[in-house]
Amino acid sequence: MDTFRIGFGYDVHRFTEGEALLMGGVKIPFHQKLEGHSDADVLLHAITDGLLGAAALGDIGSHFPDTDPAYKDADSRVLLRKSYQLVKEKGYELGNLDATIIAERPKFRPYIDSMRSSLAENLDCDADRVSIKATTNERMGFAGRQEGIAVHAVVLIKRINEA
Ligand SMILES: Nc1ccn([C@@H]2O[C@H](COP(=O)(O)O)[C@@H](O)[C@H]2O)c(=O)n1
Ligand SMILES: C[C@@]1(CO)OP(=O)(O)OP(=O)(O)OC[C@H]1O
Repeated sequence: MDTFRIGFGYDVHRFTEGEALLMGGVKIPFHQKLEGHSDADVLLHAITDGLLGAAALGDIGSHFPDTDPAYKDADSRVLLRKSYQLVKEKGYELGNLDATIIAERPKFRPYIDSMRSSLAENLDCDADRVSIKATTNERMGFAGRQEGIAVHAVVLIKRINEA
């Protein structure tokens, strides 16, 4: 069994009309929200995929299909916790994670610490293990045209020490 494994997650959701969006489990006031089958928390989806990927356990859509009405408007924190449980059952726990949100707007910096706390709570770890960053796309591409938001995440998992 490996001591460490690494995973990568990427997700994108499109903007639609709304009054707030969810990012990392935090509600952020904005004149648009993100569209999805679930609550469309794109940051949690990318991190979930990174966790599942690190353990070679498939991806978020294979566990929670967007064709299943059970996941309509699903709380992505629940999907994250269920996925992390699978990772732990395979004998691994979170080492650390690092994610980058790509969006022109809204400005995420004021919410970064709340997102880290929310993630740490849902992953039952210290916030020091969770890094979240944001960048614009310098007005280029779909993120630059403010059509949607993309997130990249890398996740390190480590073997659970049973000693
Ligand atoms: N949606 C965003 C985008 C960026 N930030 C913060 O602004 C800094 C500068 O962004 P650049 O794209 O010009 O590098 C960036 O480092 C973030 O701290 C943000 O909060 N929300
Ligand atoms: C989370 C799920 C399930 O509700 O739906 P979406 O919110 O559409 O998210 P996406 O990242 O496109 O794919 C995973 C889906 O299975």
